[in-house]
Amino acid sequence: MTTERLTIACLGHRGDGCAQTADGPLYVPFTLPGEEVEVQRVPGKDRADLVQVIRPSADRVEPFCPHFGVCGGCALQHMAEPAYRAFKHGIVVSALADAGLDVEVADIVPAHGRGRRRATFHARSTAHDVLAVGFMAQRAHRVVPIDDCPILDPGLAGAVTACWAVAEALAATGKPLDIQVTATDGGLDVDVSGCSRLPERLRQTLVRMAGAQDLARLTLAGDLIVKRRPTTIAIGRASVELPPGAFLQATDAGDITLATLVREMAGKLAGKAAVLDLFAGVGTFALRLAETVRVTAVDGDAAAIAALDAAVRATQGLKPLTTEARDLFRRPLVAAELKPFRVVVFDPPRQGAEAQARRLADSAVPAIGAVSCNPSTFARDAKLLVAGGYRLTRVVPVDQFAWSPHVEVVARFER
Ligand SMILES: C[S@@+](CC[C@H](N)C(=O)[O-])C[C@H]1O[C@@H](n2cnc3c(N)ncnc32)[C@H](O)[C@@H]1O
Repeated sequence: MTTERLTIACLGHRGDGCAQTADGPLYVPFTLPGEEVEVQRVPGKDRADLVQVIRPSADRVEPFCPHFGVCGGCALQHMAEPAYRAFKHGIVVSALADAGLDVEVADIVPAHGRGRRRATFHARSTAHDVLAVGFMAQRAHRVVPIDDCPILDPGLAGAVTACWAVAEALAATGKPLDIQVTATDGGLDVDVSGCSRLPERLRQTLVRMAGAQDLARLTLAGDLIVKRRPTTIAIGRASVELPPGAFLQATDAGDITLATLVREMAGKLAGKAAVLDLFAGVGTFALRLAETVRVTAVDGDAAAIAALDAAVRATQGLKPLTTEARDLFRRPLVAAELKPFRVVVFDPPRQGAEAQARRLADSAVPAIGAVSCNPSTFARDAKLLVAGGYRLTRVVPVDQFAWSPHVEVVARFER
């Protein structure tokens, strides 16, 4: 094994340490700026594996999870809090600077709270038929088996055991499985993708397993296997019955923080006009906004919109909330459709909302609230709005994906 000694110069945007070498930048996971490290290069790649830290940074702390460094779920547990916050804040600052947007970025708001209320586990059988259930390894197509994950919400207690039971029940199929578990008011809601069209015998095995694991619901790629209790979550005053696999903010605290920031930005500006909530999902913002203002909510997921409609019908005292299921990439709302609204909120998936941002840039809407889980697509879309005459007046980073390199952004635009 040939190793080499390097000094880490900075952190890359995935949280990996980066050393400048004669061959260009070399990325070393789990290292920190200023550290002298011994590494082994990964052939043909611009990265290396850490062999040992020779001179640690003052910002190095002991990771709290025994799987850290192998499991790909967390990248930054080895970093002290102030440096960690500065790194995440810096991701947003540099994305905006790269897009040529000069704006002050507020301090990052921690939003991990009690932990992740949703997680996707993976199950794979090795060549020797040994089952592994856990998270994917760092940049490798290999599952790191786990028996516990300390960053999960207590509502996901039992989730790891349940995923092993799902994987064992389906081991005979030999299929790689992705198992999404969500903490709902009724308990664990589990959706399995990777295998479908099961023989009746295996479906019955799954039904028995769901009972033994006390699951609230078990679905296979959205197809119901068994429902034992309601799979609701509270959103403001409403209670929403989640469709299988529907989007949900990763933590309770993240959900509340993002919704509070959106309400602060949107509520006051709307006056008597309705707020338009684009990429509304099951109504994380729409249902809370509807406690004080009229809302129109649009999302491409018809099941999410149906769940939102049902929640509206079952909740007393909300202002009128209308919905539309619509693909906003292909059919963004155009200027004439945007005209009735004084405030538009948009919260797209990671790829951003380029088509909709172009239409918003052409509109006369006075205020826009943007929520994003990807600072670089956010910066791209923000640049379009600014080119259309909007001023970017507030940017708040939110940290619900603690110890990962992901950071959310909430922003306000005005004209
Ligand atoms: C980041 S989630 C936000 C959902 C919601 N605002 C929330 O906070 O729970 C993004 C949403 O975009 C929706 N979406 C994805 N692609 C879409 C498209 N092409 N058109 C409309 N909605 C889309 C998804 O269904 C999802 O609900």
